[in-house]
Amino acid sequence: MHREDDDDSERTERKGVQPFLTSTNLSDMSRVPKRVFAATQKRAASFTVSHPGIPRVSGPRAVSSPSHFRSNTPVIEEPADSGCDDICARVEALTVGASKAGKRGSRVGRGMTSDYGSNPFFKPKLPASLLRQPTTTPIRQQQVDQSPYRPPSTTPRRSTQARFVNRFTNDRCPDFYNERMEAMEREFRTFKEKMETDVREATDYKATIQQLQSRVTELEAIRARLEIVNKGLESELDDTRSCLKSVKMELEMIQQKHTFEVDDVRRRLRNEVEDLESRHRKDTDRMEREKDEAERKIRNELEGRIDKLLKEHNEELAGLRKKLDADTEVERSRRAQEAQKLEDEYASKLRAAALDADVKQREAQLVHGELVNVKSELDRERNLKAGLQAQLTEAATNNLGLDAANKAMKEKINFLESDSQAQSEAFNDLHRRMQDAIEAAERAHDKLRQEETLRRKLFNQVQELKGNIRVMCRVRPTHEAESEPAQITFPDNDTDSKEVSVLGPNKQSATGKDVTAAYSYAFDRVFGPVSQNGEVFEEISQLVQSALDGYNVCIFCYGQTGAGKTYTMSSADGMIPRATAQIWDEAQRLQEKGWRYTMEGSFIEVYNETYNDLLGRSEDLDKKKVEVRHDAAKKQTNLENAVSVTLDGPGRVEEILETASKNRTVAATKANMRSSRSHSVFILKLVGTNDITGERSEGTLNLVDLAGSERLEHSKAEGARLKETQNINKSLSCLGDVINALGSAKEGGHIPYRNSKLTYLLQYSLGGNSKTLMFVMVSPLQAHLQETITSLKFATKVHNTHIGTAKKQTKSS
Ligand SMILES: Nc1ncnc2c1ncn2[C@@H]1O[C@H](COP(=O)(O)OP(=O)(O)OP(=O)(O)O)[C@@H](O)[C@H]1O
Repeated sequence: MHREDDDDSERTERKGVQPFLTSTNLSDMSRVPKRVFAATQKRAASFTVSHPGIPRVSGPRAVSSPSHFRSNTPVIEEPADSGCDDICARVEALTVGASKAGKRGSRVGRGMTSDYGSNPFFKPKLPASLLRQPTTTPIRQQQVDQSPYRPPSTTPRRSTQARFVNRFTNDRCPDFYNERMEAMEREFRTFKEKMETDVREATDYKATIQQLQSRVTELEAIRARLEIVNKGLESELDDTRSCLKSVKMELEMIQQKHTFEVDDVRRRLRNEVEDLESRHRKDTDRMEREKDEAERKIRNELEGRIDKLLKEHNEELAGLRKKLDADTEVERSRRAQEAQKLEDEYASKLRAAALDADVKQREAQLVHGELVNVKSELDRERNLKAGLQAQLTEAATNNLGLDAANKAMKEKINFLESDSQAQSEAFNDLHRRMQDAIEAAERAHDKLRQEETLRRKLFNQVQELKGNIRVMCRVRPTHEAESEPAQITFPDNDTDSKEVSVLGPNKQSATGKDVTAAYSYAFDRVFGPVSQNGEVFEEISQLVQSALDGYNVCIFCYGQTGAGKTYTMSSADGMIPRATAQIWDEAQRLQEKGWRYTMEGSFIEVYNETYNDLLGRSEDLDKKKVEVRHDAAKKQTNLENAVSVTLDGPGRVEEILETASKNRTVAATKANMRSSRSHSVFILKLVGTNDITGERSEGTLNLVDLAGSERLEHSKAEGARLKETQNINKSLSCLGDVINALGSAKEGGHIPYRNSKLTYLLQYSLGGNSKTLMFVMVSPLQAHLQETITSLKFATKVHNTHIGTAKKQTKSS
């Protein structure tokens, strides 16, 4: 900048000189003979200093001149003037300053930044005093006025004497130079006016410069202040930075410490929960045993007592019966004696009557009439005998009735008189004890109910501590027809197996050696080839239980085709039948605790990004559109145009699986290996209500058999198969994305459920309010090694995801 300014000023200086030269019109002068031009220049040099009041110019002086101008006239030495140099300098400075000012002024005028404005260190070369006093005008006036070339001579010396070429010679100027000098005078006047204008401009410019300088000074002061402030801020910034660094280090230390502590607390809590669980289990068992024992005792006691009472009663009854029989016998003999007596009486009467008849027969003739009377008397007596016999029969009947009444009376008397008090006391005691037993049983039930609630809570706490997404691995056995198994080992097989190690494919190292890397993967549980479905189910049974407790549960089977997904999920003893059987049994058990459950099952297939109903009619497959609707308020998924079967017995699930399998087989004829190329989702909705506590729970169990996970380049698919594979890859990668987003998203963050039909269907069963378990199925064959490693890597990624705490969907009605 400065250099530019310097150059500029230099140039300006040169230019400042230029107007003078231009005004002397060198081009014109070039037309003048050289000799004449030199003389004119000298003349020009001399006229500026010829006025007595103006000091002489002390510039270089020409000493040469053409000799033919020399005359004999004596040379008059013009007086040397000491102020001349000064004046010259002033004029030169004015010229330079004016031209600069003109230039700068014009720049400023055109809206450009002046040099003074931009450069606070700029010092105008022109002295201020010079710029302030425009003294040049009178001087020049005088110069012009006092010019020796003016015709009327005011100075007798000049008017009378011929002009000299210079002061060192006596050469006189010829007269014909006057015209030329006048022209120069005119040019000089023009130049002078220009100079005056320039000087005025320079004055204005100086005022502007002063303003700008003061502004520059102010700005300098501000800049200095700002620099101080800036330095202060920088030092503060440094302090803050160092402070921040130390805080960060402290924070990291605290975080580390906190992580350790949290792990400790978690471990401790887990141990405590496990202790509590086992203690609770023992307590429950003990209480059950005690309850059974108490019930058995009470039952035995009551039975003994009842047996004893019955025995006593039977004995009493036998005594009474014996007594009654004896009494009846006595009464019968008495009655018989009475009847005999009556008969005897009658017989004696009859004999007396016959004697009388004999007497009377003899007297018959005598008393014939008397005989008729006797006959009538006999008839009467016969009637009397019939009457007496009827009376006897009636007496016997009465006797029987009396016997029964007697027996009843005796029983009553016996009951009332003999044991009535003791019996009623025994009954009262029995009743009281029974009431006590019922109350104890009620209390035991209440306690059991509370224990059940506590168990559910503790179990779900354990589940939460274990994390809401769990991953287990299962390696299927090698079939007889298969050869070349891969080298898969289970390092911690003797304990709870949680690790699987796979020997990778052979690779060549940089040095050309054959290298085989071993890959190890850890999961929540690893099942080897010898494991059975029952063993696998044991691990997930508690998760299945959660669905009854009101959670949404999702269990996936992931892996390449033929790795054992369907065997694990839908075979006769697979997870689906076992889970439904457990839910059924548990729902029955919970009935005594007041719970009533309704269970509805659906089976949906996701094939080529469309939903199919596996429980519908096989001819509707790929034709009837199943729609999935979400109720965002209730966080529920509803299926339209899909059959839902009420599970009203444990055998129902077999029917469901059979129908689904039949439909898949029918579909398989349309597109080969349909089951491997589609996802199947068994959905069991469980709604429970508790009449005692007023609780209500809604849970869903989703058991998902995913399509084969082999990659596109491996399947070498084309056409429809290519489309299938693309859809499978898309939906599986969307599932990974959703799990990943659930693991990393903050609450309310976006989860891409809508990116595939599978994740859309499972929207409310994947995520914060649900529990997820993924089985990664592994083929044991060397040929599938690459796919095995890919599957295990995917599963590890899922295993490393932590999804937020699940919430139970329980309502109090
Ligand atoms: N744990 C196991 N024990 C015994 N046999 C098994 C086991 N796992 C799988 N198999 C057998 O391996 C074969 C392939 O299993 P499966 O059909 O379940 O595989 P998949 O992964 O479901 O394949 P796809 O994707 O085609 O449905 C079947 O014959 C099955 O009976």
